[in-house]
Amino acid sequence: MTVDSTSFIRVVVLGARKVGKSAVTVRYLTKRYIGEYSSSRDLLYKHGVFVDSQPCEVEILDTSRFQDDVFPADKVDWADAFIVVYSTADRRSFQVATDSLRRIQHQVAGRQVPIILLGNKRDLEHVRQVSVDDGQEMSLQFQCQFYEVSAADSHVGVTVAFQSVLREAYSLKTRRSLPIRQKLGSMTVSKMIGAVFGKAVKNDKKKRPSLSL
Ligand SMILES: Nc1nc2c(ncn2[C@@H]2O[C@H](COP(=O)(O)OP(=O)(O)OP(=O)(O)O)[C@@H](O)[C@H]2O)c(=O)[nH]1
Repeated sequence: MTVDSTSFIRVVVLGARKVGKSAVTVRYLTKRYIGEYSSSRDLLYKHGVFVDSQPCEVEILDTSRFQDDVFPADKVDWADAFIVVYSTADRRSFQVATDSLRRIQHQVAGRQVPIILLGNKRDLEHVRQVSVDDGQEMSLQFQCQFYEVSAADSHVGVTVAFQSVLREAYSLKTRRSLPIRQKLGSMTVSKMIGAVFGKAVKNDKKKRPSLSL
């Protein structure tokens, strides 16, 4: 598979300890669920995939043993996209995810990066500590996508979430690589839309795609 430079996509998977970062990553890559992972270090996976019919090389960094109070700041500049995982059965992991979203946005300082907030372990409904509304509200606040999944139950939701962040990252990279005239052209179109539908939309918090699978 031959790819150009816009088709390299780097994704960092991060979150509190034991939320299922490895489980969702391996689920996406192999479609399998493996209950226990013994790795105690970050793992980098390389993966060839088609995004919008274009061949892409994807690197996924599964940050392991991420200490709840240590944010992997050195990975932020490396990444084209982020998957911030929490467990729906662990309120504290949601707070860690919120803190991570804040830190990512602070560090990227205006650079547009796709982020997915991923609530894992939704199969543990009887011990749920974070509601769907909590997740959705947080994703609205940080203007990111939101999915609730169970790596244990199904590969479908996990796959949809990964594909979605890859598609957004690919689309952003493609737009950045366009000649300036084409970029200005697209701005003119959005200005026209703004003129037709009114300027009120400017400060609206748009609801991003979200899904429970
Ligand atoms: N019930 C349930 N358990 C899960 C799910 N995903 C992962 N687990 C379990 O949660 C535990 C932690 O999963 P890991 O994938 O190792 O979590 P991690 O975030 O990579 O862990 P560290 O890197 O050590 O922080 C394991 O016992 C998994 O079997 C899920 O969707 N449902």
